[in-house]
Amino acid sequence: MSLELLSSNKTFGGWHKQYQHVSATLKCAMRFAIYLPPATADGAKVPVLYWLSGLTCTDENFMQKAGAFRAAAELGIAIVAPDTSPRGEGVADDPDGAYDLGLGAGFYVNATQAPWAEHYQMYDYVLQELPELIEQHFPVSSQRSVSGHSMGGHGALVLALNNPERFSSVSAFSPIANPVNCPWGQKAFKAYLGEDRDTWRAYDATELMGQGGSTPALVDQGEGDNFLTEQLKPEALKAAADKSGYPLTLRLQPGYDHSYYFIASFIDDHLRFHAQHLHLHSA
Ligand SMILES: N[C@@H](CCC(=O)N[C@@H](CS)C(=O)NCC(=O)O)C(=O)O
Repeated sequence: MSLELLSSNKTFGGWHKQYQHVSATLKCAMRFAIYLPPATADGAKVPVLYWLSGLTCTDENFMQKAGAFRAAAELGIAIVAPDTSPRGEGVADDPDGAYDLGLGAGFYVNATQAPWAEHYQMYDYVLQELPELIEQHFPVSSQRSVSGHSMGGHGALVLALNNPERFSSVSAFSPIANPVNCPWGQKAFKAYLGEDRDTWRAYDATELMGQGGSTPALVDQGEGDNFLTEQLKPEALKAAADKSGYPLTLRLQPGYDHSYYFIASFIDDHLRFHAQHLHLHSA
């Protein structure tokens, strides 16, 4: 698997780099960004936090707006940010160009329905192909954690809950916590997975958290978020965790909205949370 370097910038003693590669899973060229902390300059292998972004995003939003580099550099954590959908000529998009389906809105599922199934296999891409690529080409260990925002918060929770052996910890900002019961999730799952709602459940964090588990989870939700009531539903996630005894920490943050201003305010807490679990496991 070959990588093409697109950009490279030194920051906080480490390096932010963007790459392109041809994805066998998604059958198209994909871009991702990686932050390599200063510790990697000495050849040290560091753990990786995978960051999954929300609707309309690319690999760039988090890297440019979250302010995560200082803490990642200090803690010795690499961060990898993939794109949010397959892209390019021949990749299906919503016929009306809607922002919440198709390009920029892959929802981290493996689509089973035409015309999406050909390229929209973001679950397998993020779970398998991308970590394999990262672990083959960069000075990183196989210790992984996952975090994300909104649609990416949903993706992070679902990946970690379904694959506890692959992630030491999971966190999310404003996740779409119960997609089977909100308009964004229902629209996407119907298109990508079809009418049979039984197939949706493996991609619903509330459903999965209700089944129990032990991967430490931290969720931050702004109380001033416009999408809170209709789309995000953290209260459903909390109720499922309480029922199953799942170790979820849900923090409601007064006044914060859905934007990267919110994420930037608490990203250091998330990095420290992951560092604690990553380093415990790799010790
Ligand atoms: N465009 C949509 C919402 C899109 C949106 O809020 N996207 C979030 C993730 S769900 C985001 O991170 N946007 C890009 C950014 O803020 O950099 C709307 O206006 O209703």
